[in-house]
Amino acid sequence: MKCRGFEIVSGWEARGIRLPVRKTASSAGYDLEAGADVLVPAGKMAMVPTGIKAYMNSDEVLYLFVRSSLAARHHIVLANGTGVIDADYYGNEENEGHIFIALQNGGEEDVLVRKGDRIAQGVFQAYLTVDDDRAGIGAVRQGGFGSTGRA
Ligand SMILES: O=c1ccn([C@H]2C[C@H](O)[C@@H](COP(=O)(O)OP(=O)(O)OP(=O)(O)O)O2)c(=O)[nH]1
Ligand SMILES: [Mg+2]
Repeated sequence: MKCRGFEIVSGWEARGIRLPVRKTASSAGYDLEAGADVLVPAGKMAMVPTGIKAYMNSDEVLYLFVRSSLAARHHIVLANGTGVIDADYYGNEENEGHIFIALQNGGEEDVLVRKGDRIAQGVFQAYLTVDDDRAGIGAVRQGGFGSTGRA
């Protein structure tokens, strides 16, 4: 039975995208690579496509964290602090569940992220819900990045 994993987004198969892997036996994070070259200008933010989507059980979430080495060397952090990849983002109508990594360059020099650079790590976790939670009834995720509205 399939529980959780990574797949390549449609249309990205021929681009040499590598599926995320853990680098040692007890590393928590699956390292995610940049799917394309992206310039992150000094003091600015850029969205880096990964060409990857993640499926998981509906009571699980994939958290994205920056790799500390990137932060230490290049003053790069995630613009959203921690990325939250919802289980129902996978297969959404808008972009199929394509994971983007929002990088913020806090340094004074532009940073060129190259395709294949390991820029973030994803950690799967189970999450809890409150009593009488009714979110399962009705709403279907259409996309990401504000798809459920502003307020
Ligand atoms: O770093 C990130 C953060 C989010 N996402 C995708 C997956 C996630 O499931 C979706 C929504 O993210 P989030 O819930 O953090 O943003 P939101 O502003 O609440 O958007 P929405 O209303 O779509 O939930 O966007 C990414 O690809 N990368
Ligand atoms: Mg959300």
